[in-house]
Amino acid sequence: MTDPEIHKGLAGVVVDTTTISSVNPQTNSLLYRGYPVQELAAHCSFEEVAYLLWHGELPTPEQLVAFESLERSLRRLDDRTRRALDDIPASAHPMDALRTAVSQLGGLDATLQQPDSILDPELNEGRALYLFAQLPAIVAYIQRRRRGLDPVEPRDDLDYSRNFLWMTFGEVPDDVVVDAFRVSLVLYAEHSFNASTFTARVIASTLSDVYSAVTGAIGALKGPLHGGANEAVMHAFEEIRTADRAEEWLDAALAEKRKIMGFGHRVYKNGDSRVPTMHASLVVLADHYDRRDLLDLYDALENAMGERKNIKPNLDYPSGPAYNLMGFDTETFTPLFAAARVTGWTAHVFEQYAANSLIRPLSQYTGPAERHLER
Ligand SMILES: CC(=O)SCCNC(=O)CCNC(=O)[C@H](O)C(C)(C)COP(=O)(O)OP(=O)(O)OC[C@H]1O[C@@H](n2cnc3c(N)ncnc32)[C@H](O)[C@@H]1OP(=O)(O)O
Ligand SMILES: O=C([O-])CC(=O)C(=O)O
Repeated sequence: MTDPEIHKGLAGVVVDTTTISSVNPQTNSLLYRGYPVQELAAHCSFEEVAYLLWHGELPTPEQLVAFESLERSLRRLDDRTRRALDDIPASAHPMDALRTAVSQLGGLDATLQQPDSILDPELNEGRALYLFAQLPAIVAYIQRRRRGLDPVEPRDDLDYSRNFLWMTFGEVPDDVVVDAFRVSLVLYAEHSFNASTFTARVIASTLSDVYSAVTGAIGALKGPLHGGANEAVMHAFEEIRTADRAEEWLDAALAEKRKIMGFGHRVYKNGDSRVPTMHASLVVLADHYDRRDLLDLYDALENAMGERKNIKPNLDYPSGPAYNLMGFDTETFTPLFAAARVTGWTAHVFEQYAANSLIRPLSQYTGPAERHLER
């Protein structure tokens, strides 16, 4: 018998079709429902992008007004969610707190108690919108609690991005900051069958519910080989400190066989299509906050990594320092990614439900040959 071909990490394996996004490393493009992500980042609100991912088309002006007003009505945290978050030590990682809160939202959704409601498309659209509206409030609550600050109530006169920043910082920053934040959310929203989205699809494929799928996806996103890298980039910058130390730091890290966070990608091997757009926002922020030193460090590490390994940055590389300049705690960077990606995760859960096949691959057994108990 010939050994089966093993696709470790499922690298290069096409497991299903999707109509949600297309990642093309040859043309270095990323399309959401056919639209280049750069165009969406330049012209669309995050609410429009969420609508597009869920519905396949951008909203009409009337549809957008209705969608925005529904989202604004769902922003307030339930006291039970606050209590669940308060029960977790403030020193716990924000991704752990976020995962717990989302799991609890599932338990609080009484409609899930009817087993035939789990796959109901209309109810699921409402659940996805609820998660979309709640995640900013949860993330803001976590960051403020870490800082010993009282929560800030949402404002329904503000769009999604402004309200997110308002709830986190208690003020709405300048438009250039809001815009950089919005751009990051649009760029993070969706990326085909990445590890966290695939996790969500695996969970959905068992016909489990949308909250379970999102809870699992948050767990997958936390790891530093995936979403946890935006936080890890900032930790590396803190270790390096100044641009002139970047080469020495990198050589030592590579000698220790460390992975350099924010570099490399499973699909893009010649650069991540989103990096130029996020880098442009980072430059605007660095000018705004007069932090040229951070850009110098960014460039120095990127150049050194290019020279030593010819490995290019991924989206987490510019996003990490951008979130730092906006004032977020480093540990909340990955929860920001989750708040954006919940749009893509839920779009994929719906696609999985609509044409489901249980996801269950095979493995080749390499353990001991059959043996028997000696008793
Ligand atoms: C938004 C996102 O989630 S994007 C991904 C965010 N993650 C990171 O930034 C973490 C750092 N990057 C990595 O660990 C990897 O590039 C991954 C996991 C993202 C992709 O990995 P894979 O496609 O599996 O490639 P793989 O890890 O096999 O790398 C191929 C080679 O490049 C090297 N390499 C790839 N990325 C890096 C890196 N960031 N630092 C150092 N070496 C790297 C590997 O060591 C390997 O070298 P080898 O062939 O000598 O063993
Ligand atoms: O696609 C991937 O493997 C990682 C990811 O989520 C992204 O790059 O946004």
